[in-house]
Amino acid sequence: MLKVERLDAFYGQSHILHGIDLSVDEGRRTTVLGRNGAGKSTLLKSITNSGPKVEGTVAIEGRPLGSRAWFRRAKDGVAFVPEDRRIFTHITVEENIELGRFGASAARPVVPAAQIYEWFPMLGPLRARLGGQLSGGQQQMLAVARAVAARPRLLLLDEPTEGLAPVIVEDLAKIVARICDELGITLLLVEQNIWFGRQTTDRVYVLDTGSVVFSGSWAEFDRDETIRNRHLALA
Ligand SMILES: Nc1ncnc2c1ncn2[C@@H]1O[C@H](COP(=O)(O)OP(=O)(O)OP(=O)(O)O)[C@@H](O)[C@H]1O
Repeated sequence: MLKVERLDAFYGQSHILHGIDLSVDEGRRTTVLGRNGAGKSTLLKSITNSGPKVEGTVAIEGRPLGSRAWFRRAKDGVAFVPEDRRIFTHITVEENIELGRFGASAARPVVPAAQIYEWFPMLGPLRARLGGQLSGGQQQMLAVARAVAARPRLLLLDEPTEGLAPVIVEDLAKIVARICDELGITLLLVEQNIWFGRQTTDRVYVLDTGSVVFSGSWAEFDRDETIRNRHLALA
């Protein structure tokens, strides 16, 4: 479904990603782990063409994505929740979700509002509230709700748990896993929260200073002490 080949990324003269090869099969879910500054966000920005200068190829179902702006990729069934969430602060929760429907098509009709509020029960009572009046956790829920409103085929999540209380992280893990199951979404998640990755995905990549140093199942990850000690600095 998603295939990244020999991807290099640059910010000006800084060479951030080095020859990344990564693939996620249709309907599968993958986490990319890495320490601060490893290049996780740069990877998602490279896939979505929303920042760095990129060399190499990013293809969905064999079709290279080319240089189209990331928000236009919604029409290709690609939804991206960046680290800063990009909630529109001066419109309501309901209107934020409505904007997410932009990427829908005949093949991928919008998800009815009632379904969104069933997945995200905490958003229902807030539907008339302005985006800027939500807590961080509520904003993250809204960002994911908006991203799935057009039934994406590929969902890219950049550190969705950052700054969230543990109870919200648990809720979000259940919700993300459920939506991916029900819609058959292919997920690429970038995280530092290993627990969240385990709950929502079945494969894992580890990035260190812009290179892939591991890829495999979570069971293989657990067996590989070098990866945990040297590349993630976990005890
Ligand atoms: N706009 C930019 N201009 C120049 N360098 C950048 C820019 N954005 C990120 N970098 C650098 O690229 C490297 C990778 O950053 P990136 O944000 O991709 O890491 P990350 O793994 O997502 O880290 P974090 O978990 O802290 O968000 C870092 O050295 C960072 O300083």
